[in-house]
Amino acid sequence: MVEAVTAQEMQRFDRYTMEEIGVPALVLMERAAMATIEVLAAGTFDLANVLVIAGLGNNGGDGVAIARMLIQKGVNVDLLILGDENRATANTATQLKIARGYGIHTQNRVRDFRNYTVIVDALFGIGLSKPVSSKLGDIIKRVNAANIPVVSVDVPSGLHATTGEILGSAIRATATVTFAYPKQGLLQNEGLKRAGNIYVKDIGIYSPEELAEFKQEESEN
Ligand SMILES: NC(=O)C1=CN([C@@H]2O[C@H](COP(=O)(O)OP(=O)(O)OC[C@H]3O[C@@H](n4cnc5c(N)ncnc54)[C@H](O)[C@@H]3O)[C@@H](O)[C@H]2O)[C@H](O)CC1
Ligand SMILES: [K+]
Repeated sequence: MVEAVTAQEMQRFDRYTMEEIGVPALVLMERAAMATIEVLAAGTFDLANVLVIAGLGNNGGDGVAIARMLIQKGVNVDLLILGDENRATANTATQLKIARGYGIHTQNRVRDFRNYTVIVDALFGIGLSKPVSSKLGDIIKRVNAANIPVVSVDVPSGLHATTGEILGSAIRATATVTFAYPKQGLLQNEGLKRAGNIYVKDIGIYSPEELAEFKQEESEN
């Protein structure tokens, strides 16, 4: 099993991949979305009626890309955006622009989460740093109470990606699709009970150590 990383380590690897190697963040988002869809479409989940819950950070951007790609595959998807879009990160704003450019509609509320066959949780990822607001906490509680299978993107929302502690309220996931490396928060404390089945997906982000090994092997070829 690959070494689990902290949120800070993951953010450092993300930055190195984007700034030193030159992979644009949007490309990483597209790869994250495709990796999540691989798990969603592998047969365990019923995709008859999908809800994607997207926040305003880059985790939400992953969710918007997932919704767009599923819709373009003919899947029935509702895309719920939580929060004031003016506060969205640049990448998530771009994902929303792209989705709308393809004619995809978004919504800001859901009457009953039990109407769906699977819920994709892209509210918060490794950037969650403070307790979620009571409004978002209530929505997380309603999602958990609906007892619908939930696939969390990178980290179950509300869970601290390093400590595995609950920051106010946290999603109980059926499965978590986490990128590059397992996050320490998925393997300890509440993370153990809330991450569900963990799928670690390669999206082209590697630690400096792994990169050094790869370069070493390349130089020997
Ligand atoms: N960075 C990359 O190269 C990639 C990131 N991916 C995905 O992005 C998330 C990490 O995104 P980030 O923007 O850092 O934050 P999050 O989306 O995890 O959410 C936090 C977000 O919300 C703000 N925030 C923090 N605490 C709260 C709170 N309690 N209430 C409201 N808002 C809060 C914070 O400022 C952030 O903006 C990572 O998990 C991946 O899913 C790509 O997938 C891959 C490349
Ligand atoms: K999430």
